[in-house]
Amino acid sequence: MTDPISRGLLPEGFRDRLAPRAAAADRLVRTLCDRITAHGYDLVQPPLAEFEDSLIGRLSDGGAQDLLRVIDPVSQRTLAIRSDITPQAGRIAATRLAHRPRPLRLSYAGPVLSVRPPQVGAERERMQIGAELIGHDSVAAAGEILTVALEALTAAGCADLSVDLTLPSLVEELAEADWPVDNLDAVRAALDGKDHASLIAAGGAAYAPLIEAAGPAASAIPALRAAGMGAAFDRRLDAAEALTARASGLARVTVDPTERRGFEFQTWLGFSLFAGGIASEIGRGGTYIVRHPGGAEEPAIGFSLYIDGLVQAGLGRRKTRRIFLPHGTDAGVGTALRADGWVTVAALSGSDDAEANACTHIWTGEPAAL
Ligand SMILES: N[C@@H](Cc1c[nH]c[nH+]1)C(=O)O
Repeated sequence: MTDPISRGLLPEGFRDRLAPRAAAADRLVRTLCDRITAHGYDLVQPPLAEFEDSLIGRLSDGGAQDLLRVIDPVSQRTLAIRSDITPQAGRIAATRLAHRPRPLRLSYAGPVLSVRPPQVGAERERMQIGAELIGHDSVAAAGEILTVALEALTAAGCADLSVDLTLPSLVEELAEADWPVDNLDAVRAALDGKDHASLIAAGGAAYAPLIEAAGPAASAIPALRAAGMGAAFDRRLDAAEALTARASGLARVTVDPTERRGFEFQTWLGFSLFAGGIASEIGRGGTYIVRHPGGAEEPAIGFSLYIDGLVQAGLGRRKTRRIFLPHGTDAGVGTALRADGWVTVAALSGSDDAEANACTHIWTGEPAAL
């Protein structure tokens, strides 16, 4: 029996992407990037690995556990492979581009790697494409970010888009203001589990409408308003309403004000993106804080998209016309065909054939379909 290495086995959560999916993935990345940069988001390319401390300082605790680390023989220090490009964009904004006027619009595309798969069955290496708007986290900024994400996904072929809005810091804000609770952790845990009985037991009955009202924005927002939870809460609902209006025509919107799983570093707003025919989440985003070296803090908002679900759903594929050029065909023929959008495969010898090269056509003095 051959050993796993000679059989070419890969570690769990890693894979090769072959034709035609590799080409589809490449096309999707280009389409998404083009749409994002067309809105003024300049592309940046941070490195795959950084000093561990530098990455950890910008991630939530949960994010830090997710980093794959290696010892660098050159610097003799621990490096970590990025699990998210957003903190790297934040670092760039707070250091090398700190002098640039705000808002600063940055975009990126590259692989990220996490120790544990982010969702059951997901790969550990994923391609992340995103945009970050640094300097603002207003409703206007959120509206722009949401629109850019939805437009890019539509251009990539996604249909039936939906957005789940959440308010990650809402419960803390309410508890600090008008709705104090004795045991905030217990209330948070009950809300995370959408567990009504535990919520009451934890003394958080006032928070029950946050679970009960979750659902499509058109019904959830009026139901949450009717709960009368104060001016600060109503301002958040105004924001959710404005974002729902902004997204209308591009996506369906649902509101789940207490959902915070996966939104460990986001502040007042978080959102998840879904598309018809793709079971898993295809992107997420929200508002957050960028920390500057001197201790200053700057608001920001952004989104990240993950293309694996799109590739699996068959998006990004293009039918290619692939023509076989028999041995001895003049080189100029191939040049002219490629200029005309054909993919050409030139025979290396007289024994090569069109079928083994998966060609759709053969050159017989003109393209002939096979
Ligand atoms: N990078 C975050 C989403 C995000 C982008 N900007 C703000 N939040 C994620 O992938 O979970």
